[in-house]
Amino acid sequence: MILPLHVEHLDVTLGGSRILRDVSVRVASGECVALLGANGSGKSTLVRAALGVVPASAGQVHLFGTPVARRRSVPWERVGYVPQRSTAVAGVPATVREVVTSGLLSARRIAPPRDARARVLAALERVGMAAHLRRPIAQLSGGQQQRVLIARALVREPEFLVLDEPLAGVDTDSQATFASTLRRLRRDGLTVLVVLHESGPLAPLLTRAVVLRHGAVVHDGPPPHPAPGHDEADHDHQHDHAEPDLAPAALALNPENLA
Ligand SMILES: Nc1ncnc2c1ncn2[C@@H]1O[C@H](COP(=O)(O)OP(=O)(O)OP(=O)(O)O)[C@@H](O)[C@H]1O
Repeated sequence: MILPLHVEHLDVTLGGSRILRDVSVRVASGECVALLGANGSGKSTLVRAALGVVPASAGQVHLFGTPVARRRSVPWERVGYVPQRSTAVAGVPATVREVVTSGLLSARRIAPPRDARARVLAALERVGMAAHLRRPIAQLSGGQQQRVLIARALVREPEFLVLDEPLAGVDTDSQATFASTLRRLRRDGLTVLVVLHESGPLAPLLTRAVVLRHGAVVHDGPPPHPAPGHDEADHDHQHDHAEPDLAPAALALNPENLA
C-alpha cells in the first residue's frame, strides 16, 4: 500500500545539533494523525523535513511513494500545506481571493489557470469563508485567517493536508469552528497530519497521535485525553528560528515557498 507519508529512521542535524533522532512515522490514507510534543521537541522540523525544506542527515522520507530530497521533489498536486498563521500572513497586503489564488501558482505556473475563480470560490466555501472573498486578509480575525490559509491549501484539491499548529493563538470559538472544518474535510476523505501543542478540542477527530520528545518518538498510538480545563488559546509563542515573514511577492508567486 502506498502511504501518503512514510518517514523511516530520519535524522536531522541543524546548526551542529541533532534535532531529530531515528524518527519513523507512517500516515496511512484516511488517517488524521496529530504530531504532539512540547516546544522545541522537533515537530516543525519533522514537518519541514517531510516537505523537503530541511535535509535529512540519515533516513528517508516518502510522500505517496515519491522520495523527498528537496522541496521540488514533493508531489504538490497531492499535498497541501498550511503553515503557521503568524509567519504566513503577517503584513501581507492581499485580499482573500489573492491569497487563495496563490495556492494555484508555482514556479512553473505563474498565471492562474482559467478556472481559477471557480476553484478559489469552491475552496473558500469548503471552509465557510466565501463571503469574505474581497476582504484584505490582514483585516480578518486569527481564526478566519487560518481558514483562508486552509482554503489556499485546498484549492489544488490535495489528498493529504499538513497543518502546522492551526490552533496557536486562535480563540475558543474559532477552535470549535476549526474542529468542524476538519471534521468535514475528513468526511471528504482527506488524510491529515496536524502539528499541535496538545490535542485539545481536536482529540475526538484524531485516529492516532505521535508524540515527540527531544527529537525522538516517545508515543505512537491512541491520542492522549485532553487535560481537564486545558486552554490553548493563550499558546501563541513565536519561533525564534521561524522563517522571516513572507514577502507578498513570494506569497503571490509560489505556494511552494511556504513549505
Ligand atoms: N535552523 C536551525 N538551526 C539550529 N537549531 C534549530 C533550527 N531549527 C530548529 N532548531 C532547534 O530544533 C529544536 C526543535 O525545533 P522545532 O521547531 O522543530 O520544535 P517544535 O516541536 O516544532 O517546537 P514549537 O512547539 O516551539 O513549534 C529546537 O531546539 C530548535 O531551537
